[in-house]
Amino acid sequence: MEKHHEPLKASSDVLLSDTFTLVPSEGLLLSLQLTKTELQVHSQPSGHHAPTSTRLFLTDCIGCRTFKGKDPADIGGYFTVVFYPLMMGKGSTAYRQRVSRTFRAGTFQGRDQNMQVARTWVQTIQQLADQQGEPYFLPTSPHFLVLVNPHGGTGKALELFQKHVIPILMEADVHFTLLVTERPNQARELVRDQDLSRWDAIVVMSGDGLIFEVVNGLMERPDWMVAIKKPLAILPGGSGNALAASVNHYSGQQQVMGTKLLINCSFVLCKGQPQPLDIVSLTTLSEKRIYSFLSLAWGFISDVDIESEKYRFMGSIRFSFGTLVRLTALRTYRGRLSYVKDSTLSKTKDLDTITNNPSSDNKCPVIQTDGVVKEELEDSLLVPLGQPVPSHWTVVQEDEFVLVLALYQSHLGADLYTAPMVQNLGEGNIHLFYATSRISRGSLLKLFLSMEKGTHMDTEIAHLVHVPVKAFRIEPLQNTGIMTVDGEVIPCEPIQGQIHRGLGCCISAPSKT
Ligand SMILES: Nc1ncnc2c1ncn2[C@@H]1O[C@H](COP(=O)(O)OP(=O)(O)OP(=O)(O)O)[C@@H](O)[C@H]1O
Repeated sequence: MEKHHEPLKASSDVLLSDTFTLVPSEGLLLSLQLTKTELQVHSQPSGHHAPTSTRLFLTDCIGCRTFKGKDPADIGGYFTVVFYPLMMGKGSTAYRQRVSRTFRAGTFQGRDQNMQVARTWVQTIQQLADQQGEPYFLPTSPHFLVLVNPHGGTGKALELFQKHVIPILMEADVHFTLLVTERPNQARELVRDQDLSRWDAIVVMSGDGLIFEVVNGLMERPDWMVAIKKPLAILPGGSGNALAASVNHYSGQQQVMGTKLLINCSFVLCKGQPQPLDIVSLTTLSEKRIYSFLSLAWGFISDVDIESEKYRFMGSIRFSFGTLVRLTALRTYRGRLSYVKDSTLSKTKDLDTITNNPSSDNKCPVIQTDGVVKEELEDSLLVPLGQPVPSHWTVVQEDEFVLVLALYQSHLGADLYTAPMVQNLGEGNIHLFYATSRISRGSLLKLFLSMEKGTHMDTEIAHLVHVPVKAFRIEPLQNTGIMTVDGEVIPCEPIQGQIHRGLGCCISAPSKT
């Protein structure tokens, strides 16, 4: 929203123009002008007040509606328009804040005519607001399945959903079915077993753990190839909220936390579009298949994530606190790390064909125990974990690692801007970070302090390596340490993974690249 004193737009740009009164007000007269991109509100001079002009951009508009006055004698036609523009808050950070304006049309003597004026404005604004950006793939009044983990974060997810999200969904004319999870794996079983065609998108309000359940539940379905394309959406309701922070970032919004992040993400849910989401297919030595949308961590980062669970009451600060605690007693882990980089070709197929074309031939038939043939996602860059990695892979020999992190989105937490090079959900890269025991405590502290703003990538940190890869393998040489996938603990054993570019789908702002 901008206030200015510029001259009115050229009349050829103006689609609708009329005079209204502002509600509630003492009959303040306004001249409204609607162009393809904005609603201009011009107040007329009154008393000592000079005329002002306000511009409300339709890209920020999530809904509008008409209504009649409560008094039957009131001949006015009313309409309300709701915007969520990015506005400066304290500390010079911009975040989305609600701006609602109600106008009364009263030029005609009859209520029907004034209501007709209000309806014309609402229909035109709605149409123009919907048209902003790319064509939208969801219906006009979509129906979402909303999964809320009441124990997520500090245990306030349901309360926050009711207080902040429901009003936005109602203003945007979004319908939803709410399911409050009662136990772990309930969401996973639901999306695995239910008919998903009833919902246009699956919205998860929790941390990253619940969306991990949903991704894996979708991939367990016999029709996973179709199911994994169901648009997902994330609302921050946990303590980590890495995917929510990444979506917020890709949508051109500044890094914020708490309710501000929730409102930003609720806006993206209503105005964003389904975008391709990278999925990394992981296989463990025990042949367990895990699908990951965010990260695999071993060593320092997963230690902090899991060991700081006991400080959960602190909210997201628990990670910073846990980092300081772990720095005082640094651990190292013996293991071997192998990877294949961007430019390397697979033995059998051109790498770009595999990773850049999600619909390419990346599925293979697997006969299940019941004899049914089910096609599984094929990891064409990987050989079985029992065999050595292909000769063209790079191997970091059995070193003492302090941390290994494979990250595919920009954020590892709401204030951990760990991979600033990532610009959207579906770039097709695994960003592999590792540090060996040669890294000093001072360097590690510097790394975590500068990660909030993403400046750790600006200067070289000795013994911290970053390499974008398409596939990797981690072989712990002792069964020690914590390993996490998307923040969830898995047994610490040899594991390998390959990225599948844009296999999934998540609501975000359209990609910039
Ligand atoms: N009603 C429930 N009761 C207990 N656990 C649940 C319930 N619903 C979901 N879970 C489980 O809680 C775990 C943690 O959820 P999630 O990661 O979404 O929240 P969080 O831990 O607060 O967030 P973050 O991962 O960002 O710290 C998940 O593994 C999920 O399976």
